[in-house]
Amino acid sequence: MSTPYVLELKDLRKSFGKTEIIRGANLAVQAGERVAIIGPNGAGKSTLFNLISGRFAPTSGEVWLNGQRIDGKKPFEINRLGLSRSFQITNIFPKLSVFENLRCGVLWSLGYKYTFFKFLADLDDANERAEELLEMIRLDKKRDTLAMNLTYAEQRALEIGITIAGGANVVLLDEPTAGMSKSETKRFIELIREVTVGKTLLTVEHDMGVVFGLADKIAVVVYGEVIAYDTPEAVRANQRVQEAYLGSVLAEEQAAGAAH
Ligand SMILES: Nc1ncnc2c1ncn2[C@@H]1O[C@H](COP(=O)(O)OP(=O)(O)OP(=O)(O)O)[C@@H](O)[C@H]1O
Repeated sequence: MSTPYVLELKDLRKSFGKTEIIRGANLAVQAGERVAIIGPNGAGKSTLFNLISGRFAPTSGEVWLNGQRIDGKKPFEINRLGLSRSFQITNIFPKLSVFENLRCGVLWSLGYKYTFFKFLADLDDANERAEELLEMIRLDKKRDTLAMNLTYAEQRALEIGITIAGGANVVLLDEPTAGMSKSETKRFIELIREVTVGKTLLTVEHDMGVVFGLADKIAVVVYGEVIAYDTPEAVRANQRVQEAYLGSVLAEEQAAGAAH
């Protein structure tokens, strides 16, 4: 049966060998929601991302994207159906300029192969889209800078530009602000908000500042299950979440804050 949600996980399970890591996860995400997936180390957050993006096939259960069942499909097929996952920085081409990296992202999403590189200059539509992305990620002044010469935060912005290049309506970002300073993080949250307007966003995130700054909804994953999926306020107040995870995390953050 189809689903009214943009993304839905139904009784999703994944075992590695004899160990069940994802134990019947359910999640129903509506169009345009910004969702942060949080939970203790080893709870299965990355595995969930890998199941959604097609890196792993589930052992059982279903994943629905834009009304189609995608569990078991290949990552590139899922990408074509409207889901894009942030590539890690290693997938940026260091010796290409910012603009060329974005143009590769656009062309990749159109189904071109990099071997046709010499024809790229003729492809006006890809060029236009790449220029548009350049402004969106605020790197227009770095248009012709080689990616390897960007700052770390700029590289992460480029990575997001490449991720959204194809116009996917569902975007998965893995710890988008990891490794950034406080002020960079603040600016970056703004940037993510801007470039994902009208899209559905899922992030895996450890930094509670980012979670509460960015998310409309929080999915709490504990021991391979989504134990709560609600607004930040409701999740904060949820007794089960407090006991299983958030109580200790917030206490730690408060203690760290008091120590500074
Ligand atoms: N390919 C794999 N083969 C075997 N076990 C795996 C594999 N991938 C993940 N696991 C195990 O699954 C469990 C969940 O890992 P996962 O990385 O999904 O957790 P996480 O919630 O993202 O953790 P963290 O917050 O520490 O990144 C861990 O015990 C991990 O060792």
